[in-house]
Amino acid sequence: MIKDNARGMAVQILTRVEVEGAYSNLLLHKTLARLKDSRDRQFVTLLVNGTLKHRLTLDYALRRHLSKSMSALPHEVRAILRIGAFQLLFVDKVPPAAAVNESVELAKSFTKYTGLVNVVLRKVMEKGWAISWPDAKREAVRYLSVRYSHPEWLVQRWLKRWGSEETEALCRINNEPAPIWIRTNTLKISRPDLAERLKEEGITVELGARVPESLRIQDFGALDQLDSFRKGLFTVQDESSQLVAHVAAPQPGQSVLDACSAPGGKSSHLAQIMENRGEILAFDIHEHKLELINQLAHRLGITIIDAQLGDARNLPGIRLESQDCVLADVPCSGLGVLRRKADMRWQKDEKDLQELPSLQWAILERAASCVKKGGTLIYTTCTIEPEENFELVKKFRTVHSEFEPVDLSNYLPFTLTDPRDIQQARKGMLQLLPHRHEMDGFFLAKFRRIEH
Ligand SMILES: C[S@@+](CC[C@H](N)C(=O)[O-])C[C@H]1O[C@@H](n2cnc3c(N)ncnc32)[C@H](O)[C@@H]1O
Repeated sequence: MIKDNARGMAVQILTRVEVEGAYSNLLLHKTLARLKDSRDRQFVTLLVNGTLKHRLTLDYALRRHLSKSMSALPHEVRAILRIGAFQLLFVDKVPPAAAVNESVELAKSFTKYTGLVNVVLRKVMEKGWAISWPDAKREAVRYLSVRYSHPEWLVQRWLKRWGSEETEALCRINNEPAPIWIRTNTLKISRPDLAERLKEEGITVELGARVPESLRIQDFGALDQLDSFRKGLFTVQDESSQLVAHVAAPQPGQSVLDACSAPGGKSSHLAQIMENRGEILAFDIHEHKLELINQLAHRLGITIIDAQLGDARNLPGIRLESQDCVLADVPCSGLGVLRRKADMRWQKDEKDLQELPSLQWAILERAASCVKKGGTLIYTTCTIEPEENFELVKKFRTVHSEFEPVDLSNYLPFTLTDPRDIQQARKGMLQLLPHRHEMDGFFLAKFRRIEH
């Protein structure tokens, strides 16, 4: 039996993820509920997410010192080695000797492998990053893939599009911890007042420079335990997502339709901008997610959101050309937010990029049909892949001459400086990239239905 301490729990989770294909976030959630000490909870989270994210790099480093393949080892031993190597290569606060000794302790349940774990991890400790890597120039794909733990197919795409320097910058930022942003609920409090409240609650706060409601927070525990959270003074939302409601810019009293709305982040921001006056029809295809929208609206004191079950490809009951503003925040590959989700990079493949655009197209077409003359249509994703973004929007423009692009520069709450962005924004589009814009990877497009 593996020990029931923080490291042992992480080994158990990683083993189940590998053997059963279990969801790491669900297992983590269950495990954390058993732990009283917040430091233990943080350590288990760090070990599980870090080991999942850096798996390819860890396996590459471990293989330099193993005489047999990783697949020849029991799953638990693999997990012990990976967690040990993760601490040695990526975690400064764990003394290296402790990382090795604790791993050997865990391996005592697998007597045959205790010696191997000891020898291999001591070598990782000794050599660290000074091992032979694939040549960065001649084998660029393989180098970036193993050095930054990204699947080769993804690296290959990005290299073709952006070249090695930018691809490396993107891979690097995908491995860094993501900043946590919150959005002020301006229906209840101003941003400076919220910042003061949060400071009183012991949180480090910094005002966002790009979005008028945004705040970056650090050094916090469970957010949902805070009085300011319970009172609905803010919600968690990345800055890039906070741009959407500003770009949509609905007026109080208007009719808005959010075609793919759960858990309600953008709907609730639209409601704030509309001063909680008008109507927002918030559709989602998953019934259980409607409750999340209702809970969020209730906490934030929003009364104009009507959450409805429905497929955005049909939007049952919605008349043609009936809405002032329609948002299609479509399901996507999520490749712009890899830094936020530890194992997402391993769950996606190129097939997703072939299949998703037809769903996104069907949603965009139906969403567009609901926009009234003079009304606006917004299309957004949290991905950085052209098939789901530029290409889809380009096709939309060729098929739908009744929509004109709207210059995003007039709506974004900050000034674009990169000439490439300014040019795209004029055509009604913007691709945000984590390594260029220091925001989550995100795509926005805005159109207006021509009046005549
Ligand atoms: C990107 S998320 C939306 C996030 C949301 N707009 C927010 O800001 O909180 C996409 C959502 O689309 C929903 N979805 C997926 N397929 C759908 C479909 N065919 N019709 C409607 N909703 C769909 C998913 O359940 C998911 O909640």
